[in-house]
Amino acid sequence: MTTDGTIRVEHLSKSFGPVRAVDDLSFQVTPGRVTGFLGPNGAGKTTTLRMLLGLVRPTSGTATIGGLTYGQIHRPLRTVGAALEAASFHPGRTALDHLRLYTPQVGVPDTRAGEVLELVGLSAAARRRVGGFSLGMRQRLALATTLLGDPRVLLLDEPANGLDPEGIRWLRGFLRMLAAEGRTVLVSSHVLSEVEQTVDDVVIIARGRLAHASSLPDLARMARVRVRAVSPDAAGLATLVERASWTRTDAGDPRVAELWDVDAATVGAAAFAAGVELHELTSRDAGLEGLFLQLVGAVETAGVAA
Ligand SMILES: Nc1ncnc2c1ncn2[C@@H]1O[C@H](COP(=O)(O)OP(=O)(O)OP(=O)(O)O)[C@@H](O)[C@H]1O
Repeated sequence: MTTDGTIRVEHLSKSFGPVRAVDDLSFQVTPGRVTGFLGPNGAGKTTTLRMLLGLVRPTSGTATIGGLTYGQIHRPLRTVGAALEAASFHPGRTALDHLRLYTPQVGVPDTRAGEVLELVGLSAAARRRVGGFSLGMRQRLALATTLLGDPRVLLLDEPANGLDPEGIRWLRGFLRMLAAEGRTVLVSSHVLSEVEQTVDDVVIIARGRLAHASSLPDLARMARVRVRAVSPDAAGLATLVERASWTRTDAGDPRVAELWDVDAATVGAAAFAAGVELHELTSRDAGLEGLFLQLVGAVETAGVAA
């Protein structure tokens, strides 16, 4: 049995021939919270989820749930519910029939099918054929399927994809409820804005590498101010930043300091006091989505340089 639903990805890598889909990736996902697993198309999200589910063998590193690999988990379908990519449904089957296909596999009674339909608000459509379902209804049915085993860990690949605003609102409330019950909820998306009102934590990846991991409030704080200071005195600038313990991201040039948690006036005053010459001092609010793109861009640029 797993003792908890903590997901741990440690130095995980996966190469498909020359393509390094996941590259020395490490992060942790905590129970009781909704975590957004974010990155542009091709960043390696699905490959990471597939390694967590034992569907793809890591080239190196580990991906565990409650300290165990998927293959080591006793009755994994009762521990982990996963919906990867667009689920395919037989159009002629009813929602109830679809779920009853899985109940023996998961090891739950047939009555569980009706329960999960009720949970996702599809009871009224239980006996309707899936062929006539809207995309939103299909997403709910996919979610219902992941819940059959009452799992403590949910891995959902792009669950908001194709949902209308009402569907997204519903999904938000539902995922929050599942996390409030103590479950670990990992939701992938290629756009931060789609999940920013849903998630507590974010794990951002690009080119298979970690770009950023923190709580959403910490990310939001980083987005609020970004100060760019340019000085001909790289060493003086570095000392200034170190002394003040400001967060500096690599701008690719030691004469340029990009700082996240300080305003321009404070940097200007400190530089003046320390006698560090500044040639430029600008600040702007990057916004969450802007920051997301910047964090991703920083990894992608580093990849090109490497
Ligand atoms: N089975 C495979 N064989 C070869 N290359 C693969 C395979 N699976 C994934 N890749 C490659 O690995 C990289 C990461 O793909 P992955 O699907 O994990 O990214 P993603 O972040 O989930 O992207 P998306 O949002 O588009 O689904 C891509 O370059 C992809 O082409």
